[in-house]
Amino acid sequence: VATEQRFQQALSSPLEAAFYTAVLAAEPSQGLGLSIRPSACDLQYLVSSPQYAVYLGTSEEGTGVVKQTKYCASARICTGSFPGAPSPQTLVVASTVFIDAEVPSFQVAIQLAGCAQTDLPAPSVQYSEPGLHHQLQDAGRAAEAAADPRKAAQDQPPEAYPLQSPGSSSLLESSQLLTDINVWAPKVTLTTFPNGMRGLQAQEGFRQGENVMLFPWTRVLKVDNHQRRSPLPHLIPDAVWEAHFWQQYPYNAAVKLLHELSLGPRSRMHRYLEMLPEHVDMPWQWTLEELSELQNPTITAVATDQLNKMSAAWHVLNSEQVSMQNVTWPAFNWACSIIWSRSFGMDSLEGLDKPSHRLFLGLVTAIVLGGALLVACFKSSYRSWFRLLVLILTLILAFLSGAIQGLLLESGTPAHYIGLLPGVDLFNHQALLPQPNIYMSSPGQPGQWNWRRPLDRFVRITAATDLLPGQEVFISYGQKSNSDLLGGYGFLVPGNIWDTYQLANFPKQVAEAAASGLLPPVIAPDSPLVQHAASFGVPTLGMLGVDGNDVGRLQDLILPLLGPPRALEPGLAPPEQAAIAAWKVLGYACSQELSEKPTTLQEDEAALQAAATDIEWRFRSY
Ligand SMILES: C[S@@+](CC[C@H](N)C(=O)[O-])C[C@H]1O[C@@H](n2cnc3c(N)ncnc32)[C@H](O)[C@@H]1O
Repeated sequence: VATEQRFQQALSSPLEAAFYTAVLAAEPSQGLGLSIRPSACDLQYLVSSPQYAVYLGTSEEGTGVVKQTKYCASARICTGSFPGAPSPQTLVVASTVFIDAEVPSFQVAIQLAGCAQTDLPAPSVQYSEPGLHHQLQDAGRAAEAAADPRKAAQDQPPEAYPLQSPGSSSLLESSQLLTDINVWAPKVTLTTFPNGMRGLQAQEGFRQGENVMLFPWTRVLKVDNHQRRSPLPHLIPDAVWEAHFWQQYPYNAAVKLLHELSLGPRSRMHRYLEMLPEHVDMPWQWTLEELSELQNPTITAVATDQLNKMSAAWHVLNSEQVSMQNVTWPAFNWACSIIWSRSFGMDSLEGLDKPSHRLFLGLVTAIVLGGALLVACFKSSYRSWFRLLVLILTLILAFLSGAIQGLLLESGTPAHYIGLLPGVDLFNHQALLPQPNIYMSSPGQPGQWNWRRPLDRFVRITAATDLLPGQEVFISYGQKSNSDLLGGYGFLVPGNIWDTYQLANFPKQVAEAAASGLLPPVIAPDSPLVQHAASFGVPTLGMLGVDGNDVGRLQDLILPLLGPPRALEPGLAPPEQAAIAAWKVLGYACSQELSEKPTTLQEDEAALQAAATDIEWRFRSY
């Protein structure tokens, strides 16, 4: 309300020229374009978006290039001016942050002052190009940093949340490290392999089923997704945690990591924190140009979304409600990329979930207690001090039994954690073989951890096959495509057997194929395949071929659409005809997808060769 009032006051001050107030419908992760076309004028602007920061920019007619940008932090009214422009330009407004789907709109009022032209047309609101939005954000941030020296100073690693942990550069590998961080793994060491990648190496052979590593789960740095209350209430109040961080991966765990880092040598994880990589090459840190070189809209969309959400979380961390000072943008970036690239999701059952376990423990407690009491009361031949001792012991046991009962009451409460498992996060990902050479805590699936408190004290990593001395020991991060690996961990694996590509434009491609008469002749040209394609979902192609379910579904779709019997190839049953047609439709979609790419594979490879030294650092991986 306060912001609203200030805003109204500002707007009611005498103005020389027209001003416009627009209530803009905000789409999650979208930029907004305000089509006002002032020519040769100064723009003054006032922006009120109580929750969200916005950037304003001008884009020159026709070029789509953002020229001037100004940043306006959330909950503030900003003023400034854009220099006069020789030609008409579009004013672009972009929200810098992810706008929650629950927020239908936010207010942006723009006052145009000093314009030569007073009868400016009413603004029409349209969504700007996502690319423009990205550009605007980049330029806005740069302008923001340049305009505000305090901001530039803030970008230096502050004392409270140091970016570079002491000693990290000298600690690339160490045979001692796993012992130092309290992980039991006597037969593996941290090594940098000839390909430049740091990982775990077997020093001795392993037999199938042998334990490779035992991780004491008390050493985990975790956040419980079921817990709405703040894990750091003195820094982040419960209400703020619940509204902005609860279940918000990776920001919730990133905050815990930054806090742990701020403890310095007092942290029980100090040695581990020292060896974390200083940089993880996550795509949301790339420029728009770099992203577009990938020619992969999925990655661009993921990177944009991640950046927007991170920006929103960072704004909250720097708001007055939070007492974690000096969380700079680089520090928060770093913490998020560490969580993204190294954390695990873990399911745990607190207490004992099986009734038989509970019954067994209950019986043991009853027998021990009952036996002790019997001895104390009926063996009158014992001396009184002995009887007293037995009674005290019985009371202690009763107390322990209460604790056990407490645990039993907790039984079966599921918890889902995300967290860092120091040491376990040193295993690299195996994506060239269908099976990793080790398993994580059985019976968990690769990438999935299940354990049961208090029965399992350790997370176990066991050899799935015999391992030879000298071999790198991998786990599997899951059956992830290169897009998923790049978006989620900042690396990809050439030859990844789980790699897939999504034909996101499938309906459009089928429609184009139909319009140009390219559909297989067995499908009638006027068949409703095009309409059906729109509801089909996104077909996936992969290193292992086309997703069998997609082909099956496409085949089922095509079967009733087949043309008259004479169009069918003789000797083939309709289901076979439908199967052939399904493959042909997919073939058309694939070739059209490729033809829409701005460069060929050969050109991409040539560009890669040419840039070899410039991008060499990207291949050095921690
Ligand atoms: C959980 S950590 C693994 C340990 C890491 N190599 C280290 O030394 O700290 C995940 C990071 O390791 C690297 N990585 C893991 N598996 C990889 C692979 N198969 N190829 C390339 N880099 C990989 C990536 O940088 C990824 O972000």
